[in-house]
Amino acid sequence: MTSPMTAGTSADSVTQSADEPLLRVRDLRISVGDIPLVRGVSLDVRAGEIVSVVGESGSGKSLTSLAVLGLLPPELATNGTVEFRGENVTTMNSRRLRQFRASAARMIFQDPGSAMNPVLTIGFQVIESIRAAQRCSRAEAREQALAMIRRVGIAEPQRCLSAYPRELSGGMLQRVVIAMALAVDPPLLICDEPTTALDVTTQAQVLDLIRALTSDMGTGVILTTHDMAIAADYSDRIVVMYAGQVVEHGPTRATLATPQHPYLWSLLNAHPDSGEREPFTPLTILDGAPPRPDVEIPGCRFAPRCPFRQERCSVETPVLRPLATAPERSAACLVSASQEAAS
Ligand SMILES: Nc1ncnc2c1ncn2[C@@H]1O[C@H](COP(=O)(O)OP(=O)(O)OP(=O)(O)O)[C@@H](O)[C@H]1O
Repeated sequence: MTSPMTAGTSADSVTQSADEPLLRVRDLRISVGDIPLVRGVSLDVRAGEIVSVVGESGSGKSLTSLAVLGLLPPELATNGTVEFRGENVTTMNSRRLRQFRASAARMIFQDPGSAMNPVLTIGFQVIESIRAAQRCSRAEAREQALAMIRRVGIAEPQRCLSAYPRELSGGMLQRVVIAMALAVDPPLLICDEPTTALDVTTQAQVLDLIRALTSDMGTGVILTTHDMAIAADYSDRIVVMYAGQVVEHGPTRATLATPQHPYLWSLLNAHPDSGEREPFTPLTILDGAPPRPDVEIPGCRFAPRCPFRQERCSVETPVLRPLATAPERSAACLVSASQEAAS
């Protein structure tokens, strides 16, 4: 049900039906030489929803995000499709990619400082970012910048525009980065660990802000995090990655209430007091470590760490399958699939 593209049509202007995904990633594979780093990721993002992508460090979250924006470093090879409103991002030419990143798909990184040029004022950078996406005068772009800076809760927007990045705290700077990303009303926002560099109170404020603004604007959001509490509190759907693969995905609440994949189960059960713990505890709790990308493991890649593994888990490779009882959810586990079939 891909929306057809007509020659020369900007993908940004292609109309879609409401339930059609804005972003459709299918069987995305990323490798360096013959080492697979991302092993066949598929995910959808619809307008107005927040999709969290969770997994331990090295699971492939950032590479997946970068591939969506056509920002992978040249040494990495990509296979599979990344479609934004029906247009394949992996085959866009560099001019179209620049336009796509300026107006349609914006990204917020972990460290807000790295997103800003230290020697240029915030005003200059926000205004230029708006003008890269839209035809408008500097005065119009400045008005838009002021309105957006005000909208992200900065009390003195004029003063903020005249300031240099170093004059702002990390939390304020992340608000500026959010303003810069959302000023052009992009359909898609990718937030890669957007609050990891911030203190806990500021984390919650920034995440609340992202949720409120994107919900108002109908933006589709990918939120990568290694923090289950953030995924639980802020996403509509969750995609769980392990060692370069999606092992489970579905609506967040139902998926976390009855996890099917032992990896997700282990993450959730490693914090039996999770209701009372401090929010935003990183995932550093499973015994052992994920396999290195260059290590091939027969069968299921999680089997060596799995508390429920059976003999066949080291022989057969599980594939991501919809649950019989909840087809909007999927998991890649031989044991849970056979338990579901038997019940
Ligand atoms: N340019 C590269 N060349 C070789 N390997 C790479 C390159 N970039 C990433 N990798 C490897 O690919 C794997 C996935 O990396 P990625 O950064 O996507 O993980 P991640 O889940 O985002 O981790 P983190 O939470 O630490 O950011 C890791 O093993 C990483 O070392």
